[in-house]
Amino acid sequence: MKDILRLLRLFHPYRAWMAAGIALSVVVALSNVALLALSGWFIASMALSGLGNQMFNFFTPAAAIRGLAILRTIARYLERLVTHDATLRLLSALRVWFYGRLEPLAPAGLQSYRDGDLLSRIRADIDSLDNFYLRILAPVVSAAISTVALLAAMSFISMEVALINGLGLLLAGCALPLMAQRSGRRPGARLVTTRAALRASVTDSCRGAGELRVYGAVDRQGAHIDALGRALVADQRHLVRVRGSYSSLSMLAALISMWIAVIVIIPVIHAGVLAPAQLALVAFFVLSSFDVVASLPAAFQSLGETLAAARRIFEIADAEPVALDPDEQQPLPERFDIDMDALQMHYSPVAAWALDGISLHVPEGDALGIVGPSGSGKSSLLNVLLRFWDFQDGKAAIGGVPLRALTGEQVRSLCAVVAQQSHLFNATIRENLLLARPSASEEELREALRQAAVLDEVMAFPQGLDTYVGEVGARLSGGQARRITIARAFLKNAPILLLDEPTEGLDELSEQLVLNALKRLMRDKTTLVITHHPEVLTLVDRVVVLRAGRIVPSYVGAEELIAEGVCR
Ligand SMILES: Nc1ncnc2c1ncn2[C@@H]1O[C@H](COP(=O)(O)OP(=O)(O)OP(=O)(O)O)[C@@H](O)[C@H]1O
Repeated sequence: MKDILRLLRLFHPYRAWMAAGIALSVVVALSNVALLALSGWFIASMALSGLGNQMFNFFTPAAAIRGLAILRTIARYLERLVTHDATLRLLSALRVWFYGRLEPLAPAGLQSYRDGDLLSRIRADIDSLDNFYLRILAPVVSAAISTVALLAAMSFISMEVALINGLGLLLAGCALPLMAQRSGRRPGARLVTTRAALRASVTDSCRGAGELRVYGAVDRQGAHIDALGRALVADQRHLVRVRGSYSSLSMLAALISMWIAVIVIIPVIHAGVLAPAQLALVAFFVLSSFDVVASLPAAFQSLGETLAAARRIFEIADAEPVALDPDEQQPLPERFDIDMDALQMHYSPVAAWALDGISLHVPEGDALGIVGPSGSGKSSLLNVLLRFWDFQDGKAAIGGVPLRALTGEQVRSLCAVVAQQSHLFNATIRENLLLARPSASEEELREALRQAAVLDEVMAFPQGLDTYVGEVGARLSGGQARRITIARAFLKNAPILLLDEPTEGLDELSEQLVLNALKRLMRDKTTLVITHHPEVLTLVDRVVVLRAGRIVPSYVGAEELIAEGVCR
């Protein structure tokens, strides 16, 4: 119930569209019943007047039937238009809302979710929520309003028939849907999680296709995906079977109600209280009134799937970012020296300190090299500085302003990052560069590429700046991709530069090009460089060595670092 109320609150801005859609579907339902009942009565009256050789004014009912048919058609068209329009507006608003909640959680708050699972939440789970209005809320509210109106109308003709019709509608509109919901709850919820697992596995397998082939694990992974696919199909089949059974039962309830109504009305007609043609009116009225509740078993059955999807979305939407923004943000610092004092940080209360009492000072415009064995806390230091993760004890400041007094967005606006894993989007080189400065002119883009020593190579591509880089820059060489991320940092022109293994994985020639570009990029900037490469250390003013989250106190020369295996 809590989830339903929350969904309703999310849909609140679209209440006018939603109400209009429901009102139109009530018009469709009522005009449909009126059309069929009147048609039944009309045909029966014509037949009876023909048999009895009596005069019958057929103009008025014929015109009414035509009018109702036109009304039903137009209302049905408008209802489809309005309800689908409302649903599409809702879905796009929900997607933007969800992405808005997801983004501040990255990367710390999302590391426990698989990419495919997040994709499934953003796409399939949000899509499932269209059921809530289109297939659940609108049909249920419209059925309730239409049922009251129809029973009130029938009570003017026959109270007994209204009672029978009401009981039948209660069975088909409440009891059967509730039973359908119960049968569909478990497979519906399971379907959502299986669908997400399947998507996550397929994404993983595509990404790791090379490794799967090398290790001969393609068949095993295929069997795993096959098993998930079968489980998904089994649940879908179960749900379709349930839906089919309950809609047949609903039809049966309609037929039985109609026959009971006919049996009840015959003596009334015999007694002359009602005209004989009204038998057809009553029969058609009762039968067609069940159209109003026909979609409810399916609606209630999909409630399980919809609520499971909603819960998965709310789970992420309710998560708090790991590094909280301050209630009142400070103005940006005017200096860009970096200070840390006895800083301690861990990734979870049960984990060991990743940074254990770090104290350092990097004057504005200086470059600090950070070296240390794998797992010594180098990347954690950058994670703290970028406000991706919070620290538990000690102090950290930029230009004298405490890090925690600045929002994550403020801190990141001061930093440019070049890392081994810097992401290139599957877009053009131009679009990847514009990310750093959307207003950059063509000349500024070329200048950034020139500074990053990659302009000639980019211009040699047939599409130049408009060349697609492929998934994570797959169509570029490692060196080209790295220099494009450096060009992006040139464009951002942030006062603080964070470099994480900027030359890792490059051949000698590319490494030299990247080093030259970095030298230009680091000019006048406060820089922290993580590296295992002694050549990169030639760019820095000072080096600190980390070991098990602590700074090794004495200065260590490059030879010692190489001897210790910390540098290569
Ligand atoms: N996102 C994370 N969640 C939990 N623990 C983490 C996370 N990132 C790092 N750690 C842990 O924190 C410690 C320090 O890791 P960190 O990545 O900072 O080391 P590093 O010096 O950068 O290593 P490398 O040179 O291999 O990148 C390690 O014990 C690591 O397992």
